[in-house]
Order: sequence, then structure tokens, then C-alpha cells
Amino acid sequence: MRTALVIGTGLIGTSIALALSGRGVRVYLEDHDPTQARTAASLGAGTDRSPEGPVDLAVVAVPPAHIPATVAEAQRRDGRGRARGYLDVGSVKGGPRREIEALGCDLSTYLGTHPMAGRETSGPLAATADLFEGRPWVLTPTSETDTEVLNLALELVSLCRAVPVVMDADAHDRAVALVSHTPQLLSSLVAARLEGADETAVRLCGQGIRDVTRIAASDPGMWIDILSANPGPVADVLAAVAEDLAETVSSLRALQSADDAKRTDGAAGIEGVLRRGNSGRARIPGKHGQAPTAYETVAVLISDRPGELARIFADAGHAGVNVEDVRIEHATGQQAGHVQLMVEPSAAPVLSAALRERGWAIRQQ
Ligand SMILES: NC(=O)c1ccc[n+]([C@@H]2O[C@H](COP(=O)([O-])OP(=O)(O)OC[C@H]3O[C@@H](n4cnc5c(N)ncnc54)[C@H](O)[C@@H]3O)[C@@H](O)[C@H]2O)c1
Ligand SMILES: O=C(O)C(=O)C[C@]1(C(=O)O)C=C[C@@H](O)C=C1
Repeated sequence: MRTALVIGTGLIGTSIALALSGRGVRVYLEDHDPTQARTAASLGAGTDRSPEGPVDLAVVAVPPAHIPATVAEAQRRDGRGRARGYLDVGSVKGGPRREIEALGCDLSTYLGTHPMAGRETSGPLAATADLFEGRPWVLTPTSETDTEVLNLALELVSLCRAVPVVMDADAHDRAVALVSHTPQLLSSLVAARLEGADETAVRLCGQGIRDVTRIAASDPGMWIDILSANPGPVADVLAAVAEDLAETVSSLRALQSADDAKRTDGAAGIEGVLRRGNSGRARIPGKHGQAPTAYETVAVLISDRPGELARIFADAGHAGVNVEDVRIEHATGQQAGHVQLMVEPSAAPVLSAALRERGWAIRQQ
């Protein structure tokens, strides 16, 4: 692929454009808000001038409700279309595809796709070239899809260092209802309990609630669009969660009972939920889609000043230890926090000893 047109230069469009530009593709940037395209261009994602003729691939990265009309307009521009192939990156696939078909689009040059990577922030300034590295990128070809367009999509996925996954559009929508759309709502529901909560309670927020509510900071406008395009499958999963919730409430009420037998049942109910949670969590794939790996955490106290993280990673590198994952736990009301370095279990004692030797304070886990 030599040229690409990205329509919609927000978080996802600009991240794709940065990855493509970084690998030598000439990228044209377009947005209905020209300041977004200009910002993306200033970040090095490409040019905000219009291409003179058709490009190899047009990537439509606008909100789901605008995808069908945007694909149709791009295919029809100047009677010859703006590209050899068109793909969208929307979070829902079945409904938009049916609308694209209803608009009379050419289905041979269109392919619906969905990169399973994102963030809770929007816009070009939140974009990064490595957003998709090692992440699944769903492709939903049908018997009508041209091989050339599928190959262009595979090349795009490979240039973004993602992992292609081929799925049927409706199966995709049921899967993301489970692994993305319901989690978004549950995160929002937990965070919503804090809205009117007492300040004394809110001040106690620790890492657990921060983990559970990170995506509650997402843009409501984008999510209304996503959920409106996939309401049935999300309602099905949420209804199953609601049944579990009702049972969990009963178990907790039983635990309040004076009757021993009821308390035993209540404890068994709660234990059941927690254990099912353990086994569901254990199924989440590890880095780069590999089997889940149990890493050991080395927690190091760091102060909040420039260069601390760089220094700790350099010291881990000198010790010959590969840091597999990292998290930062900020201490309330202090200019300090703990950086949690996740490493292979055999590397944990080596890393702890090396960091202690270099003066770092290690917290026992
Ligand atoms: N945010 C995520 O985590 C994520 C992950 C994967 C896929 N997606 C999908 O990617 C798409 C873009 O999401 P985002 O997070 O980058 O949103 P964003 O809000 O950061 O960017 C969307 C951009 O599209 C522009 N736009 C809106 N309507 C347009 C139109 N008709 N023509 C041209 N430009 C238009 C907006 O001005 C904005 O710059 C959505 O379809 C979303 O479902 C999002
Ligand atoms: O990490 C996040 O912030 C996300 O929620 C990204 C996430 C997801 O649920 O995995 C959100 C919606 C997109 O359609 C794809 C990715």
C-alpha cells in the first residue's frame, strides 16, 4: 500500500495514520472538523491536503452512525470513487453493514473491520502509533468481498502490528457486547454510585475502584452511538448480569440472618460468584494474545518527579530483566506512588535484589 485516506482523524483515525505514516505510506487526513485534521497533520500523521486522485485504501474512522453515509459518499465521489478499497473501523458491524447495503454501496470494495484497542479519551491528541500493537483486529469479509480489498486490509493490520481475526459481523457484535459494551456500562454504573457519595468515602478510593472505573471516563456521545447500534446483544448480557446481581443481593441478605443455615447458604452464594469471577478472569488472553500468564509483581516506591520511571526501567534493563507489564498506583495526597513491575516469576527475586542494590525501596507484595 502506497497511499491511504483517513476520514475521521480522532483517536482511532489518527493512531492508524501515525502507524501508516511511520511505515512509509503517504497518508491524507480528512475530518468534517478541519481543525482535527490539521492537528493530526501537525502530529506527523500525514497531510491535510486532499489527494489528487484515488488512493489505495480509504479508512473510515467516524462515529458508527455516520459510517454508512461516509462510505457511500467516498465510493461515489467524482463517479470513480476515492480509493481502490474502503474499510471502516467502527465498534459495531452488523447494523452499519446492512445500512451500507441499503444505500446501494459497492459491497465488493467495502470491508467492515474493528481494531480491539482504544482508550477512554478521544481526539487526535490522544492518538499513538503503537495503539494497535499485538491487539486483535476483527475483519468481517463476506463472499462478496474482493480479495484485493481483503489483502489491503490485512496489509493495514500488519502495518499497525495488530493481529487479524476473521469473524461474521453479527457474531462480532454478540462478542463485543460481552467483552466491551457491557463492561463499559458496568464501569459507568459503578462510577455513577460515586456521584452523590460523601467526600469522606470518595477520599478512600484505592486502586481497585480506579481499575474498575477507568473506562467510565469515556465520551458519552461515542458510547450512545455504539450502544444504539448494538442494543439487543448488550441488553441480553446485561440481563444475565442482573440475574447474578439479584442472586448476589439475596446471598448478602442471607449473610445478615441470625439463622446459621441461611448464613452458610449466603456464604456459598458469594463464594460461587467470586470463584466464577476468578475463572472468567483467568480466560482473558495475555500479552500479544498468548495464553494468560501469571506474572509476579515487584512494587517499587517512586517519587513524582521527572526521570524516575526512565531510571527504574534502565535499572531493570541493567539487571537483564524484561518488564512484561507495568502499572502505577498513586498515593493519595503525596508526591509519590508505587510502580508495579510485572515480571516472570523467576525474574522477580533478581529484579528486587538489583533494584534494592541501586537504592530503590521495594514493597513486599
Ligand atoms: N475509542 C475507542 O476505544 C475505539 C476503539 C475501536 C474502534 N472505535 C471506533 O472508531 C471510530 C472513531 O472513534 P474515535 O474513538 O476515534 O472517535 P473520536 O471522537 O476521537 O474521533 C471521531 C472523529 O470523526 C470526526 N467525524 C465525525 N463525523 C464525521 C463525518 N461525517 N465525516 C468526517 N469526520 C467525522 C470527528 O470530528 C472526530 O474527529 C468509531 O466508529 C468507534 O466506534 C473506537
Ligand atoms: O481500553 C479501552 O479504553 C477500551 O475500552 C477499548 C475498547 C474495548 O472495549 O476494548 C473500547 C471500544 C472499542 O470498540 C474497542 C476497544
